[in-house]
Order: sequence, then structure tokens, then C-alpha cells
Amino acid sequence: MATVNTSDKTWITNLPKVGIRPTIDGRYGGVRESLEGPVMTMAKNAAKLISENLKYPNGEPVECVVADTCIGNVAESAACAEKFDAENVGVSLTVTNCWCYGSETMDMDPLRPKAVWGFNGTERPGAVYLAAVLAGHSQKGLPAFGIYGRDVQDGGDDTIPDDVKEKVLRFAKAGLAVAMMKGKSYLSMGGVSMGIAGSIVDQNFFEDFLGMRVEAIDLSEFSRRLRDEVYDKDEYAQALAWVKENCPEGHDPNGPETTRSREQLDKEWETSVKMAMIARDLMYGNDKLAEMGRIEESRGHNAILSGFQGQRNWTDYCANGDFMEAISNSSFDWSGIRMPRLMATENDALNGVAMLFSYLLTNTPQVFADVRTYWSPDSIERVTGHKVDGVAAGGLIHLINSGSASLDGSGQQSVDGKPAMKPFWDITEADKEACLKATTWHPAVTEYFPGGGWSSKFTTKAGMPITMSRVNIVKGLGPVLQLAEGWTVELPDEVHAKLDDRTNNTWPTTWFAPRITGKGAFIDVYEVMAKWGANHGAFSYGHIGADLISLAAMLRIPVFMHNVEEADVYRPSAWSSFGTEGLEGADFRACETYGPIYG
Ligand SMILES: C[C@H](O)[C@@H](O)[C@@H](O)C(=O)CO
Ligand SMILES: [Mn+2]
Repeated sequence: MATVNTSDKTWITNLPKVGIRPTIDGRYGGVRESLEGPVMTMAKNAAKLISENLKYPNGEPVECVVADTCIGNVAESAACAEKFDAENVGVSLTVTNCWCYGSETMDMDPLRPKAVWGFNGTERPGAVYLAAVLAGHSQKGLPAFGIYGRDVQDGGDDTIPDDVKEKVLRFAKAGLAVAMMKGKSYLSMGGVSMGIAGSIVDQNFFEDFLGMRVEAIDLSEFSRRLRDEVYDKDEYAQALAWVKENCPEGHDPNGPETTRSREQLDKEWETSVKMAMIARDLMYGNDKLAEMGRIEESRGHNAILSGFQGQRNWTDYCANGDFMEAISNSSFDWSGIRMPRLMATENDALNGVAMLFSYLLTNTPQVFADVRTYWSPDSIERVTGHKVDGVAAGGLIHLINSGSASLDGSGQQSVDGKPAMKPFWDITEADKEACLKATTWHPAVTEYFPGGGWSSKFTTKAGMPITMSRVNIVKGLGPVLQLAEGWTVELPDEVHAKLDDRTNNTWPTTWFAPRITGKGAFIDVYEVMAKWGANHGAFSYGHIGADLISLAAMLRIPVFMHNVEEADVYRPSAWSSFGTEGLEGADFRACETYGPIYG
């Protein structure tokens, strides 16, 4: 049975809801009375659509709150705002099929992502209201997404057309992601790893753009908890036994000079398992620690995301974080199938944020990787004699890294017989077993990791649609997002081995073929790699670029590189006023004008 990990005090409590605001023409004496029923029905149908289609990361359906009355004037707007505050509403969707008084009925809360759905009918002017209220939102600096069906519906028709459904759900999903990360922490475990810029954790960015705080601990906290046995010892015994049974060892890449003794390797397993538990307790807290008298430690850091410095100070002296990072990000461990716990390797907080965005949009586990090599078709042929074709015809990007790749990234789960990475509640025991079987564990390369540790290795199955993304910070500009949709590819075994053996062959590999559009950064695969903003990227199952774009707009983070069709780019309506040709430039101007939502 999949669980939410009941032993943890996760951030999954009191989750934000979607508030639905049915707005109405305020004129009593015929008009308002005739509209009360249909407008409220529209609100209830929107709530039903959202709750039936969207889930929170804990697997529960998303909850909606509908205003107590239709909103025809400012008093009713205020009553609705009060109800939304009391009920932890994080996202607001206004719906109507008629004319209403724009600025009197609009949602003025500056922090809740907002959308307005104006019914496309002719009997009553819902679209006229939509245009009026969106103008108000633009004029007042409170951007809102507009939703308006393409085809005219008849007055009494309360079905929701597919294009409207898509927009409502895309908006609600992205809005909930904004609301769920707000008030949570990024837990920076350690400092800057090997001078990696993404690991220079920028607290202002987290506070101003994400509404999050940064908590920081020194890695001596791990040493202390290891030394003083600040973890649940019963759970540790169970965890170690599970690891021995389920984490098969593979070859040792070290030469005679650097091979570590069996006794040492066994110790490294023990430390690795303890570190995984300690990291979880640091992020979420653990009631078990309070029972042991460790009340302060039992509370955790309210972290929705963390990062572990590892290299070099920690890894020079102790087992590396690879097992901890890999198993934390996976949807299962000794406690069974459960929610992934997001953790960035090398404390690359900016890549961690990309993982967080994609996770909150999809509820699926993430893979963090080095964006290691662009293998052109000619280079692959030169080195291996193999000619790539199909989606790989333009060459491949080799994604590889120790650490934060969920084992789900092996692609061994399936949906309709095709490889997939699923939300934990859809993962079967057979899926889990397949991922564990496809993963071998190898002693870390001693030259790189003098303190040892165990690295996971798998090769991702072909045919998964994936989206790789990353956040970068540019001085003078601020944060920017980039993303690339594409597919996973497999190479024939001997070809893969030849390419893999030229790198670290004890790490997980994904061969990534981005979808080429012939434009901008997507002119070819080489350009995708060349324009990648840093050494890391994170990938998520599915083509979710459009969702990421909507989310980034809500956070006022411009997107400088994507391969999503223009028709699917969905941003607040005010963005159009910053330019309608060349949407990329308009996005930059809009984000600059509005600035960070919490700044
Ligand atoms: C072992 C090396 O230090 C790797 O960890 C290094 O290539 C990276 O991952 C850099 O991001
Ligand atoms: Mn790396």
C-alpha cells in the first residue's frame, strides 16, 4: 500500500485550496434573480472539474471553496475574501456568464494567483465582463489569466468545453504550486559545493520570488547525529536490512590502489542509510525523536526541498550523499511506496527549484543530472560505428550524475505498457521491484570521493516523454527559467557501454533527445546544450513545458528558452500588452515590470 509516510511530519498538512468566485450582475428586480442559479452552477461545475482532475502531492483530491453567495458588489467581494482567508485559499478563479461590475467584483488579493472565466454565450455578456475585469486587473497591476471558450455556447448549456477545461486545469495546477511552496523552506545542508554557482544559495531569490525561506545547517550536524545516534534505531535496523535485500551491488570501479576494504564498504552502507534518515528528519522532523527526548530535532526545518553540499568537505572525509539523495528523491524505500522527498545534489538550489516546480505540477519524482555531453551523430558514429536515427537523429545529450536521480528515473514503471514515472499512489509493487532491480549500487570512485559511499547506476528506458528544466540567476536581470521537452532514448548495449565507459560508468545515465523546432535555441541539439545555463538540469516525466511557463509567469520569472508550441503558451492577459509578436520579449518586459510577488 502506498503511504504518505506517516512517520514524518511532512509539509503536507493544511494544503491550500482553490477558491471559486461566482460573480453576478448586481441589479435586483429581475436580472440578478434570473442569474443566481446558472452562475452558482458554473462555480460548482468548475469546482467539480478541479477536484476530479487534480490531486495534491499526498494523493488527496484538490479541495475547492465556493463563495457563500454570488458576488455582485464590493460587500460580497469582501465577504468572499474573508471566507477565502479563513479557509486557506491559495488560488482564485472567478467565473461568470454575465455582466458584473468590474472593479467591485474583482479579486484584489495581490498574492493569490488569479483567473477569470467568462462564459462564451450571447444571451448574457459574460465575455464583456471578462474584458472589462481583465482591463481592471491590468490597470491595477494584479495580473489575471483570462479564460474564454473558443466556440459560442447556448445559454442553458452548463458543460465545460475542452479548451476551457484545459485552461482552468493548467491555471489551477500552476496556481496551487505557487501556493504550496509559499511559507516552506529550502534546507541548505552545507555550503557551496566546488564553487558551483547554483549552490551559492540566494536567500533573497527564495524569499522574494517564491515566498520561501532558506534554512541552513552546517554538515557537522550530520556528524553529530551520526555520533550521538540521533535517529530512530529500530527504523535503522529495518532500513539496513531492506537495503541489503533490495539494493544489489555492482562492479567496483576502483583500481588496486584505491579499492576500499569490504569492512570499510559495509561501514559506508551503514553511514549512507543513517544519512538518508537524518536528512529526512532534518527536512520534515520526526515524532520518534521527541520520544527519545530530542525535542528540538524532532521539529525539522519545514523543508519542501533541500540540497546537500557533499563535495568536497564532506565527501573527502565521509561516505558521500549518493544513496541518501537517490533514495530520498525516489517514491519508495524501506517504508514502502511513498511521496518523494526532493533533494538537490551539490546543494545546487537553483536546479532544486526546477525539481520543485516540476514536482508540484506533476506529483511525480524527479531526476537531477549533470548535463554532461552533447554527442553529435558524427561523434557517436566515429566512436562506436553506430548511426543514430529517429528522435536521436540530431544527436543526444548525455545526462548523468551521482546522487539526486530518483530510481523511478530508470523508466521501469509503466502506463499502458509504456515506460513512465508515476505519482506514488499509482506505483505498483511490481513497478517498484522493477526500478530496484534495474538499479545497481557501486562503490564511489575513491579518487573523486575519498570518503567513499555508494553510487546508484541505471540506464533509463527509451520512449519516455520528458521535460528538462533549470532556473538560473543573472545579475542585473534576476532569475530566468529554461526548459526543453523531448524523449528518452536507448542505445544498443555495446554502443551505450562504449560511450558510458568514457565517463563515470557507475552513475545513472539518461540519453536525452530534445524536440527540435528549427528555431532559436532549438535549431539543433548542439544549440540546446550550448544554451543550457549551467552544469545541471532536472527532468520530469511528461511534456509539461506549458505548465512550467504558466507557473513561471505567476512567479514573474521569465522563460528564455523553451520548445512549447505558441498556441500552448498561457500567461496572464496583461502579458499581451507587453507585445503580441515574439512572446519571449513580452514575457521579459512583463516580469520586469511586475517584479517578484513577495519582494
Ligand atoms: C565527481 C565530480 O566532482 C562530479 O560530481 C562533477 O562532475 C559534477 O557533478 C559537477 O556538477
Ligand atoms: Mn553535478
